[in-house]
Amino acid sequence: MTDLPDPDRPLRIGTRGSPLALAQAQETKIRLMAAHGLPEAAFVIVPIKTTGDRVQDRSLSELGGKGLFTREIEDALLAGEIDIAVHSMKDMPTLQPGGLAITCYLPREDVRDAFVSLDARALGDLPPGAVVGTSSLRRRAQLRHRRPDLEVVEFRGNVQTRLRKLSEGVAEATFLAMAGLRRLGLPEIAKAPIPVDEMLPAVAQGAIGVEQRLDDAAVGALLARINDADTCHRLRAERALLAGLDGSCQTPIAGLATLSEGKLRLRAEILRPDGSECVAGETSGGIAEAEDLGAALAAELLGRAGPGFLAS
Ligand SMILES: NCc1[nH]cc(CCC(=O)O)c1CC(=O)O
Repeated sequence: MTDLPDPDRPLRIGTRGSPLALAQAQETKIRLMAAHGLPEAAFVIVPIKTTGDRVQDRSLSELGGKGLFTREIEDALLAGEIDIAVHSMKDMPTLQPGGLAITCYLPREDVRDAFVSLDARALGDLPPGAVVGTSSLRRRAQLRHRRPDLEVVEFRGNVQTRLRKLSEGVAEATFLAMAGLRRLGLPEIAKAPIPVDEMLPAVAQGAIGVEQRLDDAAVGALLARINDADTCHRLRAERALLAGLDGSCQTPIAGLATLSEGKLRLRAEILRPDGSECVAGETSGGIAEAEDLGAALAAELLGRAGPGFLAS
């Protein structure tokens, strides 16, 4: 285990304890094993309960948005109780606590949202007035914008809980990230992946990031070998967009960067929470300008939306 920062003990990988989070930690472990020729025993996965996991009876936006699924894990990282932390980048605030940084991204999964229903095959199949469940401000606003006739109800919980709610008739359809379904080995639960032109995904959807202590050079070297550069460039643009707009998770924001032949294309939209208005735009440029693209598109959208748009 000579590649390990401390050859005398396994590398501790912190993660949430949900089935998806554990699958993501497992994927990180397998990539590190392959890149460094290390055995399974060189790693130990440490599940950590976060506020977002503990509190199930209130909406996420009510609880305070971003950071809910990461704070306790970052505390453990700062305290030296774990060596790295694996996160769904969609749930990460744009700024990390002092001393910590995300230095590694795994190759991005499917970025699309999935339409999930027991009967309907696609969003267009839902009759007027149908009830759909989601806890995401973005999906709620996008739905209200495109299908103002639908009724949206609050829907939380893991994949199994949501499927049970569908079978109990709480709602006729719900939405989940394709990435999560694929990583859980359950892609068939999606009736149809929704094209990104119909429902632009959340910033960083489908991306896994690995966080470390900035002063831990040995861990930095270990992670560098599995970093996916394309995902990193796309996330730089998307996270700069989010930072420019308001990373608080209290506002309906969608954004997606794609990368082709060295050129980034960044699309984004902001919506009024009631879906009455949507301001969308896009920009493109080289990977060296990733952060500038995000910041510029954020400023353009805010300018076109006018003061108070996101707050209303
Ligand atoms: N906000 C919860 C969350 N954070 C990341 C994912 C899915 C996996 C991903 O986007 O990487 C999900 C669930 C969902 O939106 O269905």
